[in-house]
Amino acid sequence: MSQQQELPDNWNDKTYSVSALAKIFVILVCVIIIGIDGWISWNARKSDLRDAEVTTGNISKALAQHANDAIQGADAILLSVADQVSDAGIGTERIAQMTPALKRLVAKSPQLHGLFIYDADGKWIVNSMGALPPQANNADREYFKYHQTHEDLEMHLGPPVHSRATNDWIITASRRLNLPDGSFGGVALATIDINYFRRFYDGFDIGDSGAIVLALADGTILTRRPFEDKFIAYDMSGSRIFRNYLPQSPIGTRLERSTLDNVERLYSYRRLEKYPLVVIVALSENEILAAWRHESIIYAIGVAILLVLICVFGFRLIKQINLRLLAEKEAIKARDALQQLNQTLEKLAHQDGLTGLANRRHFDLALNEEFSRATRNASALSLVMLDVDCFKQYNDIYGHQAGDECLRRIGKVIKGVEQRPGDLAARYGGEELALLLPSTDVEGAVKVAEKICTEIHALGITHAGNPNGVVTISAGVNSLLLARQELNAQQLLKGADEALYAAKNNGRNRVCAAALGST
Ligand SMILES: Nc1nc2c(ncn2[C@@H]2O[C@H](COP(=O)(O)OP(=O)(O)OP(=O)(O)O)[C@@H](O)[C@H]2O)c(=O)[nH]1
Repeated sequence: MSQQQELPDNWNDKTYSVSALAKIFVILVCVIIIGIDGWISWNARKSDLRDAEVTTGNISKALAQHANDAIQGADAILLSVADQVSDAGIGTERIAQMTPALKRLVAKSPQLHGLFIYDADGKWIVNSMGALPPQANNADREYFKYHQTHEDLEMHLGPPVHSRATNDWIITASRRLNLPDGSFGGVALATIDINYFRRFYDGFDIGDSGAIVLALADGTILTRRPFEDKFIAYDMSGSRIFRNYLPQSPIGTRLERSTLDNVERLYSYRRLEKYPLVVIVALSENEILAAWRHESIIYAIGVAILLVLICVFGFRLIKQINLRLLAEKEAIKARDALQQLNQTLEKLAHQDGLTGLANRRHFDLALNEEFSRATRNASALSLVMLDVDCFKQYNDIYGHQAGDECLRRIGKVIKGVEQRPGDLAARYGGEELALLLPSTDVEGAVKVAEKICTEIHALGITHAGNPNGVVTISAGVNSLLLARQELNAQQLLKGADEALYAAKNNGRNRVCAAALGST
């Protein structure tokens, strides 16, 4: 037998839950793929920025060392010149003859632009160029004023200025010269060519939007790559690097937007230990992340195609699942309807059309089956045969249709006594009815039969042809006992029929049992 599949009440919920689960699965897969791609991409970005940090850090270290060496070299020369001037005495003839020596020093030092000595009034005494412009006086220069007012003999780095000798941009490194009595006697000046740094900075690959800055510690730019005249001496003390970061740490790296050209850059800054100078190396964030962006876009396109494919196939699959579930539902519904129909047909095939009781065919099958079971199990089985009294007269008096209605009502009463699962009330034929009572001994069956007789009498269906004035019924009971196992089903039936015959003969409206006789 094929196993029958029931359509559960919550079938629709299940369909929705399978469909919803499949949708959630597809969405989850998409979200995970997007998440993994985002995570990989974010890490690649971080790694590129980390590499750029290392690069800018290394360049800034090299540039700081270069600036330190250049200034240190200039300072050493300046110191020896200052010593010579002090030895010779400012304003003496020996000083005026120092030009060739100064020239040689400048020629040997690539960073030097010139060497100059000024007296206490700022007047030019000697320089490495040789020519002394008439009336030339540098008393108005920042470095001159500084030494005039500061007694220390340390080197002083000044802001960039245009050379009065050559008009080039120069950085000034100067020392105070004292007279023998310790009073201010003048200034020794070494000028450093800004182009010296520019040439060096041009040798680094910092991309198209990268920048290198050499500035004084107060934020005054000495030189910058890319070089533009307007940036020389520009005050960048208001930038975050000078305002916030350098006061906290002399070395660092930050991602910032430039205050000069508004470009987002990764800045590595470093203040020199010995001199008030700061070098800054910056790489454009755009250029650092250009390769990463390119790769990320390609990955994103790949992931997008993958997601579209997953969605298309996933949702097609879900549609197929839904269609299959729908078809399954329809098939189960159709099968159930067919089953119902079969049950109805089967019921009709076993039912008597008038009374609704089992028909003769059903009764015969049930009798044989219950008989076999009773003999097999050595259990009791009783049979009650019932016949409406004087029914011919009832038909004659009230008509055949009234007779049918009477039978229907009697059938209802007999049906009402079917209490156990095996009990079966049937229309045996015509106005004769039968009641099969498995596991019921004769006493029990007689009681049931008497109950039926009483209830039918109590119906009070007027019957002028019946001596009782109402419709009554007679019953014959026969039971299968263990002592009488030699009986067969037909004999059981025959015995019940004989008992019924006896009930009729004994005056009707009564019950007779085959073994016990009339009650
Ligand atoms: N209305 C109707 N009458 C039926 C049906 N089946 C049988 N009969 C009638 O029931 C009557 C049975 O009559 P009898 O066998 O002579 O028995 P009785 O008149 O009941 O007399 P007793 O059984 O001796 O009391 C017949 O007249 C049948 O025509 C039925 O389905 N409907």
